[in-house]
Formats: sequence, C-alpha cells, structure tokens
Amino acid sequence: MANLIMYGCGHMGFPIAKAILDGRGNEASPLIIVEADREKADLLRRTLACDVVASHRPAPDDALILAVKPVDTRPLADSINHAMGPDNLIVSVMAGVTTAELSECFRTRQVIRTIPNTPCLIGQGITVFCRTPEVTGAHHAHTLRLLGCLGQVVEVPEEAMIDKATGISGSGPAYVFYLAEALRDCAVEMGFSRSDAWSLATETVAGAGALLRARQEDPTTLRHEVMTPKGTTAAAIDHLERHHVGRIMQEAFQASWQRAASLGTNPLG
Ligand SMILES: NC(=O)C1=CN([C@@H]2O[C@H](COP(=O)(O)OP(=O)(O)OC[C@H]3O[C@@H](n4cnc5c(N)ncnc54)[C@H](OP(=O)(O)O)[C@@H]3O)[C@@H](O)[C@H]2O)C=CC1
Ligand SMILES: O=C(O)[C@@H]1CCC=N1
Repeated sequence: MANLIMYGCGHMGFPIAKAILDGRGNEASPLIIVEADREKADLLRRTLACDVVASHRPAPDDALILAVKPVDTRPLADSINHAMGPDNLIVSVMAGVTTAELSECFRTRQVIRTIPNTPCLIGQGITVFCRTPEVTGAHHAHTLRLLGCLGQVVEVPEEAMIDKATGISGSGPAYVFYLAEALRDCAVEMGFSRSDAWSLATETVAGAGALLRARQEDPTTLRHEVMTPKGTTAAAIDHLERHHVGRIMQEAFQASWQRAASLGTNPLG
C-alpha cells in the first residue's frame, strides 16, 4: 500500500487522523489528508503535523479513508474515480453508504465499511466493520492495525449489522452527552454555579463509564448497588420507569438504525 489518503477531516475524520498518527500504527503508509480550504488545511497541518494537500490523484495502490458526509460521496467519487482501479482499498466511515454503492462509485471491489465513534480521539472508541470478499489478506491486516489505533474493533460478517451498530455505538456518544446535558442543566437549576454543574455532570458520567468498564459487570448490577431500597435513586428511577424512559430510549436507538438504513439512498432525508 503506497499511501493512506483521507478525504474529509471533520468531526469524525479528525479524531481518526489523530488516533492513527498518535497510535503510530501506520509507519508503512504515510497519512495524507485532502482539504481544499487553505485555512483549514493550515490548521490541520499545524495540529496534526502531517501532510495536507488541496487535491490528490489516487495512485493504483493507495488506500482511501472516506470520512465525508454521505451526500458528498458521489461528487467525491466523480472527482477521483478516473484514477482508481481494482487494487485501491476503500475504508469508509460513512453511515448508511453500502459496500455495493462504494464499489460502484469508486471502481474497486476492495471495500471495508466501518462505523467508528468520536471517543477514538483518545483511543477509546469502538469501531464496527465489515468487508467485501475481495479485500486481500494484506489489506485486511493493515486495516485491523489502523482501526486498532482508534480503540476496540469488532468485525461483523453481515453488512446489515453496520446500520444497527450506527444506532448503538456510532451515535451512542451523543446519547451519553445528552444525559450529561440534562445532569448539568438540572444542577444549574438547583443553584450550582455553571462550573460546578459542569464538574458534577462530567465526573459522574466519566466515573460511571470508567467503573462500568473496570468492573466488567452487568450495568443492572451496578445500578442496584447505587439504589438503596426506598432511597433517593429509587425515587429517580421509579419516575423514569413510570414514564417508560428505558423503552423510549430503545425506540430512539432504533430510529438511528432506521435512519442509517435510509441515509445512503436519501442523504438529505
Ligand atoms: N460525527 C460522528 O460522530 C460520526 C460520523 N460518521 C460519518 O462520518 C462522516 C463525516 O461526518 P462528520 O465528520 O460528522 O461530518 P463533517 O461535516 O464534520 O466532516 C466532513 C468533512 O468532509 C469535508 N469534505 C467534503 N467533501 C470533500 C472532498 N471532496 N474532499 C475532502 N474533504 C471533503 C467537509 O468539508 P466542508 O465542510 O468544507 O464541506 C468536512 O470537513 C459521515 O459520513 C458520517 O456518517 C460515522 C460515525 C460517527
Ligand atoms: O449522526 C450521524 O448521521 C452520524 C453517524 C453516526 C454518528 N453521527
């Protein structure tokens, strides 16, 4: 593999680029970011200390990381696919864009479709991926090393699982931040300063996440350790259950999955 070329270095592309560069998992293939905007390119060059170019004509053995919005897939493909062929590997992080669409757009059948999440910025992401049968063993091994820089990696045999993973782990950090927002806003309403409210919300979410990972026990068990019978936590959880919040959250995660399933064909929704 000659070079690793990244198209799209926004909210998802940037953490991936940083994780790859920090993880040094890619010594064999330099990372090159394509960014047409001069100011953004300068900023990326300074922040990430890697090559940033205004455009790039793919070489026959380049691997391309695609982190543009789904709606930008076709314009990107039309601008570069004249230079692409069967040895190019596509690693897509785009929600909802299928391997069949990517193969057709980019003229290669070697496609790895992933769904990462933003905690990969600090090496604590989880990436779910699938691959087409044409992906070579060398490309598969190389991609596993790269994705390993982002955090945990799960390979699924069925592509349909990628849209489902989007509803759970791809969108998942936003659900947790939504809880943090509610904790913070309620603390402010109760009279805490904004700074103390921020600390209370942040440390509670971060501490609970770290404990969940460290103990490796069922979250229900950990929740019951906090819930003294007839105590304060029970008052809150009873309120949530009376309003079916657990079920509503699951419906929300399913809505994310359904949106992922329609995103490729209907990106503007
Ligand atoms: N955000 C997240 O948590 C996750 C996102 N994803 C997927 O990642 C992809 C990107 O999402 P996100 O980072 O949030 O979106 P952003 O809009 O933040 O980033 C997309 C970037 O792509 C750039 N871009 C567009 N066209 C080109 C091109 N032809 N060449 C180079 N760069 C280009 C855009 O530049 P400009 O703004 O100048 O157009 C922008 O900087 C999406 O497909 C999304 O589904 C997947 C998992 C999680
Ligand atoms: O909201 C989105 O469409 C993207 C995909 C998963 C997370 N963010």
